[in-house]
Amino acid sequence: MIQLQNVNKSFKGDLAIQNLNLNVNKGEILGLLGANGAGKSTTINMLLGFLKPDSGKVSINKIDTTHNSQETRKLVGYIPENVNLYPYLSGLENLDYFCKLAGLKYTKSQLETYLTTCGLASEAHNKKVGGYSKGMRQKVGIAIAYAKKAKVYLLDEPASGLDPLASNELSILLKKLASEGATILMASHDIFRVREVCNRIGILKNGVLVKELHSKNVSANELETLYLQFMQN
Ligand SMILES: Nc1ncnc2c1ncn2[C@@H]1O[C@H](COP(=O)(O)OP(=O)(O)OP(=O)(O)O)[C@@H](O)[C@H]1O
Repeated sequence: MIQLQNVNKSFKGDLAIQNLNLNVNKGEILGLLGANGAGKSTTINMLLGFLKPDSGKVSINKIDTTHNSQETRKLVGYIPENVNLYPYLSGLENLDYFCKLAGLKYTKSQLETYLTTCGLASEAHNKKVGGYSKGMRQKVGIAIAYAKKAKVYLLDEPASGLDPLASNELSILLKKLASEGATILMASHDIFRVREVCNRIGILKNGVLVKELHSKNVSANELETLYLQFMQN
């Protein structure tokens, strides 16, 4: 579903991504680990069609994101670290607004079901988003993607700044989406959360994918040791 083939990207002559090959299949969650500046956001921005690769191919559902970004964006739900919502509108009103922008009209009860499915407690549905926690805003962000029937979820540092309970709820939600057939790529610094939620893990260093592994084949301690080794060498 997500495919990067021999992708290179540089900024003013500095290579940010080097010969990156990556696949994420339907129902899979891939975690991209890497230090600051490793190229995680650049990868996501190419998948969103906001950045064009210098060479190679980036595609979603076999559609090139460089030349058909409007088409591929319809398949994608993008959840940035801080989900931007209208603070003076409630969670329900935000969801309604973003769905309408996408040409989707749902009944109040359908909207409530989307929010509840994405873990937002019903008492919060009609409260203004300005008073929401980061985790609650994230749930609304995911509900927007879910209501838009996103096939692919791209998450940039989703667990950063969440308390353990909110982070655990996020893991459960992502696993549920994947079990329903969503394809998920999440960029993160959180080794333990990535191992817990993702099927596969890729380690990026200076734009190079230095390691790819299956979570089930590595313990949390082994992953940490491996990650630190790569970062130090
Ligand atoms: N718009 C840009 N203009 C110039 N350089 C950029 C731009 N975007 C990214 N870079 C550079 O590309 C490299 C990869 O950055 P990127 O933001 O993808 O890393 P990251 O892994 O997401 O880091 P972080 O964990 O800090 O978010 C870095 O060297 C960064 O300075």
